[in-house]
Amino acid sequence: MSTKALRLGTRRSKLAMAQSRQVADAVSRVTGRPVELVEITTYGDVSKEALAQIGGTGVFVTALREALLKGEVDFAVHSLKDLPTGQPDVLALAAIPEREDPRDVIVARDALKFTDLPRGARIGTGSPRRMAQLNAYARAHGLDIETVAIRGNIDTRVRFVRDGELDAVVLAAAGLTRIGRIDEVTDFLSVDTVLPAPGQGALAIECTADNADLIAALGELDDPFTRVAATAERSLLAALEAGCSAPVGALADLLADGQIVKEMRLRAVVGTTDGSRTVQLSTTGPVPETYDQAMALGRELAAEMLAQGAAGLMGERAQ
Ligand SMILES: NCc1[nH]cc(CCC(=O)O)c1CC(=O)O
Repeated sequence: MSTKALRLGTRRSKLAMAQSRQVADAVSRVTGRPVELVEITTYGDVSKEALAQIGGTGVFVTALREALLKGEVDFAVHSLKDLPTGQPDVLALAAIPEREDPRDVIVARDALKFTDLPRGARIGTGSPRRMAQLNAYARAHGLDIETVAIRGNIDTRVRFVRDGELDAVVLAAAGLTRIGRIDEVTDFLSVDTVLPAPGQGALAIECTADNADLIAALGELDDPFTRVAATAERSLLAALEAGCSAPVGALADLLADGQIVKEMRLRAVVGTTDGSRTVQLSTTGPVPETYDQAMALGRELAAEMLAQGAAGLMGERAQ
């Protein structure tokens, strides 16, 4: 294979740059080729609107894909949770590397834990999924919290707490780890309380579908279990006809008996942002042996959720 530098298209945010650099190093290792970063501005980075109101999916992704299709870059790295379901034929998801901690976390003032927040505490998040689950938990456990819609990059969101405007903000553990700020977390939210976004904590490495050599090379970074789990989670999301800003949480994980992996469990939740109504279901079965089986698992759980009224709950996300 050529020894020419590979061009990696990346957004300019601190998180995107951090994860692109990490993947660039890994790709250099497996291909023996240098990787250069090419910065690209996306609509999701410049818009001041609330993310949920931009509508459509994939605001962070489209400009990178355009650069791939124009041949301006050779591959791109996305946060898998920001990647719309329904892979375009012209693009290949060449690798889904091993996932980081998928949990959501709280960064709160005074080192507070979520359940120790005082009455009337204001928690910032722009995510209807996080609002729905935090409010549902608060209702069930008599916590008096107010979720406040915010957006902005990780630094901006943490600053709301540092400046005293909010008592806490909710973020993904993976993002904080990647930018080196995981030590600022005051509470890791159990996935029994808040299920992450489908694919949260995982990255997606994409290139054009016609580049077989590159697909094979990038494929060395793929983690088959992360891909199976994410495939089930994303298939559920697609079957619910929901996007990355919908109030849908999902997580597939392995159930092991000692060292022996026995089964895969897929858990999912849909809810109104005020937490007054949720549909939460789980299914456990043999670890899928093919991606088609993983997709079927996601579709089946989605069908059960729809039968229990999930669609009606997602419709209320605009409020
Ligand atoms: N919503 C934006 C976004 N997209 C990916 C991550 C980082 C976590 C990940 O890669 O899954 C974040 C930040 C966050 O949710 O706190």
